Amino acid sequence: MLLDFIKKYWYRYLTGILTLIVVDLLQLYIPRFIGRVVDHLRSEQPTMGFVTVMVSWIVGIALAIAIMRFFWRYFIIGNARRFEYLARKTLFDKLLSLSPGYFDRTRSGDLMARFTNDLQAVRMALAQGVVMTVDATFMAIMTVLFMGRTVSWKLTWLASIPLPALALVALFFGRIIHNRFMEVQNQFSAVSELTEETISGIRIVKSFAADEKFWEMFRDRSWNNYRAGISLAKVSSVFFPLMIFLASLAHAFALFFGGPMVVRSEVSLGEFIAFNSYLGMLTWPMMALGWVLNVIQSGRASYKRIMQVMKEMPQVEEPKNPVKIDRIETISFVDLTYRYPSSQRDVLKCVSFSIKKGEMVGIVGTVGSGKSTIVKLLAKLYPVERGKIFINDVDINDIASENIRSLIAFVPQESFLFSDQIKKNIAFAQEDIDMERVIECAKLAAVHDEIVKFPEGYDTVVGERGVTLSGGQRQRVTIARALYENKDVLVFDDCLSAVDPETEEKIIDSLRSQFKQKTMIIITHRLKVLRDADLIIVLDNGVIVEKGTHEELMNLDGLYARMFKRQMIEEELEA
Ligand SMILES: Nc1ncnc2c1ncn2[C@@H]1O[C@H](COP(=O)(O)OP(=O)(O)OP(=O)(O)O)[C@@H](O)[C@H]1O
Repeated sequence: MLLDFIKKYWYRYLTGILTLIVVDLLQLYIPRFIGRVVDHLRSEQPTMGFVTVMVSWIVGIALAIAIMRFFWRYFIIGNARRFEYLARKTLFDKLLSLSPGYFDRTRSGDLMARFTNDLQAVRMALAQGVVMTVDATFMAIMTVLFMGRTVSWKLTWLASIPLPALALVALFFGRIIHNRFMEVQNQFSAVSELTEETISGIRIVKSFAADEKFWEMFRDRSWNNYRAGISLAKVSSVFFPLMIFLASLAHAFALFFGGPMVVRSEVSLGEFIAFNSYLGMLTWPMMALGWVLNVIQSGRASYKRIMQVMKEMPQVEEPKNPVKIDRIETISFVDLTYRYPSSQRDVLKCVSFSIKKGEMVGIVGTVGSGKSTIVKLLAKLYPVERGKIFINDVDINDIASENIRSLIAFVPQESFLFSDQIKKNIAFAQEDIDMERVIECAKLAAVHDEIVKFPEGYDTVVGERGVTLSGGQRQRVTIARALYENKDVLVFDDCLSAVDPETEEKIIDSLRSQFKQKTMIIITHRLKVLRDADLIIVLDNGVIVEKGTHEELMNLDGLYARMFKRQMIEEELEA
């Protein structure tokens, strides 16, 4: 990714670096002109004319430096920002392309860190890292050359004696400061992670009366953050005075050896003043050394972490020559045995059944028996071997995921709403909102009456995770969202659990009568809803133990019949 970027935008870096070098060179002329002014003022007949010319040069150079600084910043820092922008886009694109399996095993906090801290570290390496490297190397060489050639080589070497120590101290402390800085960052992340989780889970924290425990966790993490900050401050407060001391030592050496040279007229006073300015310029690259190495190292480590995500391949491979389907006429599962990539056991065993267009199929069973897995595999959210799932007799591996998902409306168990208006949540991912259709879908999902009671109606903005809506309202809004696009197959994965049984029945019945042509796959724990289903699949521990219509299964008097009777008794007791 970085190489491609540099190949494409190398000329910007080159322009920036060349401008930076010119700025550095120009900077070196200022002490020289000041020195010449001093020498001229000490000459027999100083004239204002000469001083004016020199001052004009100094002002001219300062102006040129100011203008050129803008350009190197624009080209180098701007380029690094451009890389950050492009890399962030590419990374986001990559995340969208990855299968859910990747997100099952990756913490979202970790992914967020790659979007924030890691990208920032790479940008720093590409901006400040590049600037400092060029600046420090070029400045150090050129300053030494200027000091030696324009003043005195002897004085240059003598005054430079403390400089290697300066570089060594900078390297040594640079590493410690970097490590402590990283620790501060980590501790800060721990505090913000806990704060964020506490805020989003505040209802659970309160209902479990866990305030005290969370308060203690927060106090400990905050304390660690404070301790890390203090330990960084301690090392910084030793580092900077030490650097200033060593830099002053170089000036003391210059004075000690240079003073007598001025007295002996080996070096003029003006040259000596210029020499001291150069020395000041030289200490900066030495100090920058430790810092720049760390910036580049962190940038490299972060770049590797970003590339780990970039190299990740979607688990579900897309067919090279996909078969295009426009409608879903039949769906068949043939002897499907399935194990999640991250799991050690089969969650589905020899599952076979077929669905025809317009049928309503219910999937029921014990908890964790594999009901959701069946529909997730149908939506191609996880890879499945060939010859197991067919749509219109075409293996789903030969159909593009996008094609399948454009025909199947899938309502998952967790109802997630975006922090946006209700109407936008329903007409999700659509540019133009068809309000009539939004209302029609909300009516079908039996949530319209409640939406219009909100002060802003369909314009109501739902809070983060839809906190202003009840669980049941959220579920019904997600159903309305699934209906909006008018797809061939509706899959409801236990998505009405927070709605009362009557409303669930009402919704299913009205959908059934409204969309006779639509195929419906309903996973539910409330068996009453499925009394009119064309087929009910009963799963237990990944195996289809029974299948048939409600009457057939009741006559069988097996697991389904037992579950149904129990629910009827429970309902009567509640009534
Ligand atoms: N992404 C996953 N990786 C590994 N194992 C998984 C994954 N998702 C589900 N499982 C496991 O697969 C089994 C079946 O899960 P599934 O969600 O299909 O069951 P379910 O019948 O829908 O359950 P419930 O009624 O509780 O919703 C469970 O044991 C579950 O732990």
